[in-house]
Amino acid sequence: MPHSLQVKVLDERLGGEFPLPAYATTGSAGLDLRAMLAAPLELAAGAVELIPTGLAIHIADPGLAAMILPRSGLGHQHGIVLGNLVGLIDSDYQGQLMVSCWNRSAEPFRIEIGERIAQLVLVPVVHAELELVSAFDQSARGEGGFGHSGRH
Ligand SMILES: O=c1ccn([C@H]2C[C@H](O)[C@@H](COP(=O)(O)OP(=O)(O)OP(=O)(O)O)O2)c(=O)[nH]1
Ligand SMILES: [Mg+2]
Repeated sequence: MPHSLQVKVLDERLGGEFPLPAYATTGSAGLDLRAMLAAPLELAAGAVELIPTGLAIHIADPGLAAMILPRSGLGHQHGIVLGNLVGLIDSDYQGQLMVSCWNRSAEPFRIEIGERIAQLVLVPVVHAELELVSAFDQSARGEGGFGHSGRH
């Protein structure tokens, strides 16, 4: 069951020259975000740039957030990932969605105007109420972590 999401189009090329974000298939988890650039951008090897998407969303519900994630093809084949690894969009954020594009490859990459550069996923959020304690009930793992359970 889709959840309604308020969206403001900040770049008039979206919905005209370039389609508005849409789920590619009924099972798609993400909405692709486009690079709404004034001109194509040559991203040098190792460079990072903040790219406007031409869209703002207001999630409004504190029980939800959105995540900006890389597109697998761009990330794996061209090394185009996110400078912040994952973008987290707060439910009260109303500004333009921005994508930090990082070329982690050894080759320059040209981002075209309107190219789909990342994807937006709506996710549930549970707010914690901090309960201060001096000791935890014993668990099977205890304090063991960081490879404690072995490799195989
Ligand atoms: O890839 C991203 C990450 C964040 N944002 C926007 C939405 C988010 O709600 C806001 C703040 O992000 P975050 O809390 O991750 O950054 P911060 O460095 O903690 O900034 P702030 O002090 O504004 O919370 O920036 C984006 O547009 N794209
Ligand atoms: Mg923050």
